[in-house]
Amino acid sequence: MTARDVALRALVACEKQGAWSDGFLKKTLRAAGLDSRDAALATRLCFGVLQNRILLDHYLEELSTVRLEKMEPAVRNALRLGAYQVLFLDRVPDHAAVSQAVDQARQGAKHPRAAGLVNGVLRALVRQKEALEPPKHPAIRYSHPKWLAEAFAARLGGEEAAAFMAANNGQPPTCAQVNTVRATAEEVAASLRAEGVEVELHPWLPNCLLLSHTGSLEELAAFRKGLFYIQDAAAKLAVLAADPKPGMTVLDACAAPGGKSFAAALAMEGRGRVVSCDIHPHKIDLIQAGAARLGLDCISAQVLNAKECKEEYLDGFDLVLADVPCSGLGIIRKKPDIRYKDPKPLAGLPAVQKAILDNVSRYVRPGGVLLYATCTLLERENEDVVRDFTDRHNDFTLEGFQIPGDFTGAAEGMVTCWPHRHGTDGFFFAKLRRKA
Ligand SMILES: C[S@@+](CC[C@H](N)C(=O)[O-])C[C@H]1O[C@@H](n2cnc3c(N)ncnc32)[C@H](O)[C@@H]1O
Repeated sequence: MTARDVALRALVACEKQGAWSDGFLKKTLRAAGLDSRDAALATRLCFGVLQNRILLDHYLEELSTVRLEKMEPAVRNALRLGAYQVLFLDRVPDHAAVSQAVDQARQGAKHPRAAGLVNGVLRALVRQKEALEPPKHPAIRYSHPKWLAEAFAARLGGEEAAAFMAANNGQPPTCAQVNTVRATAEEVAASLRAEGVEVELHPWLPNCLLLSHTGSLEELAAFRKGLFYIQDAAAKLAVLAADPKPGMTVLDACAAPGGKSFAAALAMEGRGRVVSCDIHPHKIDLIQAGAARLGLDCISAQVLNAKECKEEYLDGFDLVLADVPCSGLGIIRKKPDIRYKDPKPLAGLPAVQKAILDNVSRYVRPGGVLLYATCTLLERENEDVVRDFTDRHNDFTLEGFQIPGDFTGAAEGMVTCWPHRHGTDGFFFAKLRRKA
């Protein structure tokens, strides 16, 4: 299978089965046995199409005699792949992009005229590409569904919402958090550089390295020795805001794959107890494997539903982390297909988040801390959930905190991180203190 075939399969699966692009893509890449160059091309093609799907469809609809929604999925996505290469990738000659898309349509379509259609539409696109007017509406220009573009325009204003959507289509940095129990940032950087990785120190977050040209991360000596783990700066900040200290007992109520637990255990210098829970039994292995690789034996993982009360945990923890399931709209840079999620089921998330918060708040000891976090940017899942909680729980109040970087809201206890403002994932966290 070629890089383009892998990308096509992932795009069709993503559309048909609602499969996550990165998970499905990784599996298909592994099965296809592509070398690292082709794997990178397949990833770029797949992400590029998802990041620009509405824009590509806008141009293609104008040139095609058949509506895109009437086409077979393999044909529609072969067209998008061809158009993406023609419009966005300089290194692929237009004629090669067109002929590969035509071949894909010929192989993947039942309809005998599909290949001819793809050929005609893409040739017309090549002829007209210099004259194409970028669409005025930012939702189309940056390929965000209308409801989402409108929600962000209402919150940020039109100009900033456009900058946010543009940032969502940018390349996220690979942030490595140093395992400070085992090594210093300088030692980890030196080990990575010795293996050809480009390393920069994060501009404002200590013990965080920005990596590029990593190849397969899992094969790096520093990774195998457990000297770092991958976590966005914003996710790390959330834990720093909660301020875990050596010797504390911490409950991470929605923990898999374990990033916040690792950050807490490191802030605790490996001393104390971190109980990492998740509702899905198959995810417990991920937490355990990560903790074992990093040598963080203060972490123990278990299956637990954060909505159901476990009596023996009542009043039992200095710190409870509630990094709840959410719509994930802050991590569109990493999962470009998240934007195409059906918005209807997302409306039910605040009820789940409130139920989790209500339950796990009871595990905080008097005087302890409850940290609420999401990787989304919708107020109804963030500020609204926190306000609803404090309205109903007089024994909890928002507490200000100090974190690295320049974030408004820290002094009041609630921070939103934005990709276009801070270069981080979109993320929200609030620190609540229980009365002693
Ligand atoms: C945002 S992710 C957590 C990410 C994790 N804290 C980290 O930093 O790596 C949310 C997690 O909550 C888990 N989850 C969803 N519903 C849950 C529930 N009722 N109880 C416990 N865990 C739940 C999901 O399986 C998922 O792993």
